[in-house]
Amino acid sequence: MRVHVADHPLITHKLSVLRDRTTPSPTFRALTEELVTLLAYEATRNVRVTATPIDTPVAHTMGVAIAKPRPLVVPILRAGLGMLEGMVKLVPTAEVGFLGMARNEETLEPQTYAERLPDDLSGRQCFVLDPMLATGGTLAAAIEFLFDRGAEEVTCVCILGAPEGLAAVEESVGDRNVSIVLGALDEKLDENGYIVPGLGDAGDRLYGLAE
Ligand SMILES: O=P(O)(O)OC[C@H]1O[C@H](OP(=O)(O)OP(=O)(O)O)[C@H](O)[C@@H]1O
Ligand SMILES: O=c1cc[nH]c(=O)[nH]1
Ligand SMILES: [Mg+2]
Repeated sequence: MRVHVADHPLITHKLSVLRDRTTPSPTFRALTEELVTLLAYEATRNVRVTATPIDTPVAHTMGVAIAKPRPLVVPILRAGLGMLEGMVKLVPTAEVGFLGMARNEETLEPQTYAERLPDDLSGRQCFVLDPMLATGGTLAAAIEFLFDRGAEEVTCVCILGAPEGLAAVEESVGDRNVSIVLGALDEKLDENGYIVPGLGDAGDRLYGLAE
């Protein structure tokens, strides 16, 4: 499994505002979208393209176009939805599928409550969006789901990760073709499975259920 942790002052700056408990939902949503666009630049580095002829006003030349089958972007509801616009801005021709997953706050086990994905993902490059990689249970289950449907390659874009979760995902995916792009790798998980220092509950902060 390949892991890329962003190292850019603009990303760190935006993350600092996102972490701040006083940042209100509208700002949190806007920053999430901006951060995803910056992370998506790295996540799509190996997106498949095909050569295509083009005529500029001056000459005939060769360019590239996103290859078929089109990439599939999969936000994990609810918090991953806050990352969708930022991602499709960069890859507007991508197809979008949805996975609804919620972590049981007692057991920390993920439960899948919704799924709207193509039945056959053979040969597809998939991009999973979820802001938080905590215990890794949710992301590991989502990756498993996509490979079971035939996906060829899965790249996950997360805003924050914990070392424990990253190790769990790595063990779960084995030698399959998986990449993780993170805005930052935080210190640890607390006793409730929250990322430390983290940013709290991403879904609540995006959608206004925080205090
Ligand atoms: O790595 P894990 O320990 O599995 O935790 C991470 C998951 O928890 C959060 O979602 P949550 O279950 O809170 O659902 P929500 O997006 O509806 O808030 C987050 O968006 C991840 O999906
Ligand atoms: O820190 C965490 C862990 C799981 N889910 C969140 O939203 N935040
Ligand atoms: Mg949540």
